[in-house]
Amino acid sequence: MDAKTTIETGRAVLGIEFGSTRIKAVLIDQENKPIAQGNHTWENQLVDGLWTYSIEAIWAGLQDCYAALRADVRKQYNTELENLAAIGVSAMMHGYMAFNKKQEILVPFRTWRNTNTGKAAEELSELFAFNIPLRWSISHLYQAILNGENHVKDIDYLTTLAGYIHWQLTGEKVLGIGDASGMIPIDPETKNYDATMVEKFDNLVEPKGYGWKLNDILPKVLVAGENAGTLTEDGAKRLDVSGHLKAGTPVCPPEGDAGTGMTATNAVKQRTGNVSAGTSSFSMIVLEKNLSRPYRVIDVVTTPDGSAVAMVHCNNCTSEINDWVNLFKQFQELMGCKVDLNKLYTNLFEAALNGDADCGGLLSYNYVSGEPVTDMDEGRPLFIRAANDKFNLANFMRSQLYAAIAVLKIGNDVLFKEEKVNVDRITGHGGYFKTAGVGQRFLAAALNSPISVMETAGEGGAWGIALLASYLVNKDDGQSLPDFLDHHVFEGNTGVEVKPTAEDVAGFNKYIESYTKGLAIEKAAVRFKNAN
Ligand SMILES: Nc1ncnc2c1ncn2[C@@H]1O[C@H](COP(=O)(O)OP(=O)(O)O)[C@@H](O)[C@H]1O
Ligand SMILES: O=C(CO)[C@@H](O)[C@@H](O)COP(=O)(O)O
Repeated sequence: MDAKTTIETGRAVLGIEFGSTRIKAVLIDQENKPIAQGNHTWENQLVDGLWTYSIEAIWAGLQDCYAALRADVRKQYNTELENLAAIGVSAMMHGYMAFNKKQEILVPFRTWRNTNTGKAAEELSELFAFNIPLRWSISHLYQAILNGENHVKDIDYLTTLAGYIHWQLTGEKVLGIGDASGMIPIDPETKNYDATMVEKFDNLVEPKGYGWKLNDILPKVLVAGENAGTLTEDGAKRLDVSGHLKAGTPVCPPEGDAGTGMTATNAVKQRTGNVSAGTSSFSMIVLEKNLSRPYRVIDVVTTPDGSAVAMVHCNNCTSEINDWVNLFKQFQELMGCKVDLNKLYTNLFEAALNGDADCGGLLSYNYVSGEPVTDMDEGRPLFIRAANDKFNLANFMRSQLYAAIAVLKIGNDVLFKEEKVNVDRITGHGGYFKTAGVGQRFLAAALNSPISVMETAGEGGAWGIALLASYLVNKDDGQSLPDFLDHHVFEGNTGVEVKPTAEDVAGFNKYIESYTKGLAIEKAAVRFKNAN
């Protein structure tokens, strides 16, 4: 069946992902191949010291992204998008979206990027004997309690960004298990929030006398393929302001971008892994057995079907590269050149390939915000060199690209060297891999492991949630998610693999040695340079 007929007979499936810098929508056909897309660019704001996106920006962004998808459908197929087979919503995970009974947000959305929750995360990690990262929803909630914030008593519902959008589109207060595992830990047996930890938390805050218990305010946990409600009339109008989209479409459990990344790289089975590298970077390896102990640098989350995953998460990845690219753009404008931003990114990324394997001694820290893995509460982006280092564009770009994945390497060394985790295949996706053969080669050097990249590398997440929506309606009876992905989606396609070279590995290790020593310089920068 051609794409136009697929759309006109209501068989297309829609996936929407709220990334940190872009909201992406992708329409797929019955073979799970993308047939149309739309996107919207946005940015987080630092308001009163906390990273946020406003409710207005969330809806304006979603509607603009959907409108761009609709325009693409009209342009490519000269038809209107009215009926869909399934929809899925995914978003950046964690953070804090707390609502009162009137469905009003109580404080601005606190995103995953905030590092103000150190005390809460530390106390909860000890209480639960489980690593609770700063960005998880439970850390945000407990920090608000520790701060004595007045709004806490009024919380009626606490969810993530994906959970919020899903709720507004369907009326259902539910969450996919992967996204839920970034709110509070999941018990792999019950596939629900860990009951012992929930009870410990309720006991901890009992003296405060709030009128709620944790289970009353959290979304219901669902695994991939479970019924999560349908698009309401009101939801359809909020998504498609032109009014063409019809209500009634099943919407799959909303997921986090970790789960959609795993899905889009066929990495939901044990011994498979993937690395997402965009605004933030995070590696995710599906575990064969539990870790021997909790580690502060390893977060345990789940796949969309509930298997345990070890994640190393770094707050900072490409934002600092973007700032430098913007500087080069300004230089081009100054010289009267016409700027093609895509070409500028591609050429600068490719220039890095001509640099020395150790970046000629140059050193960069991309800490736009704090970085928990290396113990930085705040960050100051830095570029450091000695007079005799090999200072040229190739080494400069290479040092920026190494810096973007340096913390990821430090965290993964713990996972592979101390826990001796086994993995057969690691697939990269996200903007860092957009320029073919560059980010991929550097990550292979950093992890000293072959890295695969698929064609969909730049748009993986939106496609991943579209696949989860497709699984909801197109799976065979009783078919598992890994089986559906193997047989209906990937059919043996594992992308293009790049192996690390000995020279690159040695160069990256030398860079990391100097990076680790230089963390004292970064600490001093935080101490002596005001952040405003
Ligand atoms: N040719 C390119 N054009 C635009 N961005 C690029 C390009 N190549 C790499 N990038 C990087 O991709 C990043 C966005 O990656 P993405 O995975 O979409 O991020 P997120 O999901 O966090 O919004 C940008 O910040 C930029 O640094
Ligand atoms: O925190 C997580 C995953 O644990 C992400 O949702 C968060 O880093 C945002 O990811 P992006 O940088 O937008 O891809």
